[in-house]
Amino acid sequence: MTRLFNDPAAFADEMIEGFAAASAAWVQPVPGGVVRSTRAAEPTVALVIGGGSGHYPAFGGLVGAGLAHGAAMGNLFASPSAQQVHSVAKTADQGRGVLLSYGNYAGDVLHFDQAQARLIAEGHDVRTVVVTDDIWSAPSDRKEQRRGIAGDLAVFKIAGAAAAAGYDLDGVERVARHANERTRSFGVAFTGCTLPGARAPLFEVPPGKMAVGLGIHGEPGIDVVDVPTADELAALFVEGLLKEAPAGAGTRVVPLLNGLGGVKYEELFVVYRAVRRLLAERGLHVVEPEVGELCTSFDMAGCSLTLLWLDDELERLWAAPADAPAYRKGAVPQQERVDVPTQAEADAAIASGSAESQRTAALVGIALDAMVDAIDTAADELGRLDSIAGDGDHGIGMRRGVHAGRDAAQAAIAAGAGAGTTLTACADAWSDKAGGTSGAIWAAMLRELGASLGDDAAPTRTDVAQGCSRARDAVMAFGKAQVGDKTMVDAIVPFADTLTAGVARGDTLTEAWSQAALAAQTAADRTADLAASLGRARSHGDRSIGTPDPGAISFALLTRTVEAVLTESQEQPCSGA
Ligand SMILES: Nc1ncnc2c1ncn2[C@@H]1O[C@H](COP(=O)(O)OP(=O)(O)O)[C@@H](O)[C@H]1O
Ligand SMILES: O=C(COP(=O)(O)O)[C@@H](O)CO
Repeated sequence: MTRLFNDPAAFADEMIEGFAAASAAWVQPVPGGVVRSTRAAEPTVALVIGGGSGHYPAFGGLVGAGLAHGAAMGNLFASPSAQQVHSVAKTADQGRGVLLSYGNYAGDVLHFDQAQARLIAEGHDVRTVVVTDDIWSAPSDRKEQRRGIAGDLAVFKIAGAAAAAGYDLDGVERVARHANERTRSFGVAFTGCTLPGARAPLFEVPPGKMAVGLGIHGEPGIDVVDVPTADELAALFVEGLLKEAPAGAGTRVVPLLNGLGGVKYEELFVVYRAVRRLLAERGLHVVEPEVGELCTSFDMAGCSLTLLWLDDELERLWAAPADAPAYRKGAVPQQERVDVPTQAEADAAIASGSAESQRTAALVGIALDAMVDAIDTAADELGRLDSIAGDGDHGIGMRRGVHAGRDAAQAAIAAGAGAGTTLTACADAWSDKAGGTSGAIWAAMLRELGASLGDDAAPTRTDVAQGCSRARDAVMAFGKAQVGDKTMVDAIVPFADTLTAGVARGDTLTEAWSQAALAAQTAADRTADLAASLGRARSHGDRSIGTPDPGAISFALLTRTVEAVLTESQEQPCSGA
């Protein structure tokens, strides 16, 4: 149970504020996360890490000399937004390039990739290495699909040490990739975890049982067994990981025995005692192990064992000194304290729209108010749906996104924006505050709709239909989901197609939209019959059958909400053909 919080929606922001205040010797807050408050004598490649909150010391606790230069810190169990990653990486870059590194989750990949593209367009040299250490999250012939868990630390430590040693960006990327290839983790859990303010745990492990291979957000593993003794657990870990040993990996290994939040250090030491003995019996030599909390999952009782197989270069980098709020080793060279300018990105000037476009923008504002009310009402249910096959944060993410989007849109409308600029402002704020997969997807849709409506002429119903078709195409190109994968796309495609067909037939926008919203709802409901194959729910396989996809359900809800606004509108909206 997470007991101490104020407003649950503000938990991540308040946590980050407190963390930065308590860790000022190492980090300073910047928009989107934290960067180092110290600087080495010479500029180096910058290592920027990140992920959702709820996993401390991942990720902010690993920012400091010899480790990361910055961390983008997202909402609870939700990836940071592209804006957050961009802000942190831009601030951290010392002119020698940036390596982005994070655990392999759908939302993180979408947002980090967007940030990387933007940074490259601005002239930064940026590479990415995703961490894929969790052996139970995909079979060995699809290693690239595996999740990142406590092995994050192994990869970050190697990359950070290489940067500190003066490697160029090619070199830092190379060793980080090499470390990831030689890192394997195996996790177990005895209980679920409860997000702040939630009435029930995100998932449960039956009393007296242990979930084997369960991920750090409750993603299912491979088995549920009786809780073993500490020695039996150590044997399970060691045998499981050694079966997955990288080819030609040698005999020198770093074990990381990680507590996931609700297991005592003392219990971990009892397990470690047997881990060490078993590794020695298998002819492996242990190098500088770690036992403790390295990547947690709120109050989840569980632990994981990671093995990093060393070669000479990796061993030298693993042994190098580091000094971060939650990870210290050896003595780092004296660092200069710096005060990084932390100005938020300047708000883009709002261009005035034509009077006709401003009228459409006002209608967009009314629709967004209604969308806020709809999501506020549905948030708990969306969270419940997401907790069956996902990480339970869909309601939280949608609330953060739609509130921020509405507020930004209202500010744009007050500044005289047309419909296009209003929707773009909404998209940027939605993605920034929500993070996660749905934040990236909703932002992509709103941007495309805004581009179709523009700021000049009064948008026609064809403009709206084209905007929705562009949104559909953008989401499918960006997230790579097809109809039938059990995602929002299952509702977006019939919505956009039905709207386009209705408008082409000569229906009014309201008539065509009503048909389209009905098609979206029907398709969203039917996702209950499917097994998820993409996004976080992918790893839940058949467990998602019987429950509709939360993103499809929230999409359908919002299209029905807009339908009500169009129906109640005094004049026929977008009446031109
Ligand atoms: N590749 C994808 N394309 C489109 N939608 C996706 C994709 N992957 C996941 N989704 C949608 O995102 C929803 C989850 O949103 P959110 O709760 O923000 O995700 P997460 O916390 O998993 O990042 C899913 O229910 C699904 O509808
Ligand atoms: O949950 C996390 C991010 O993944 P999403 O795909 O956005 O849910 C996070 O905790 C790990 O970065």
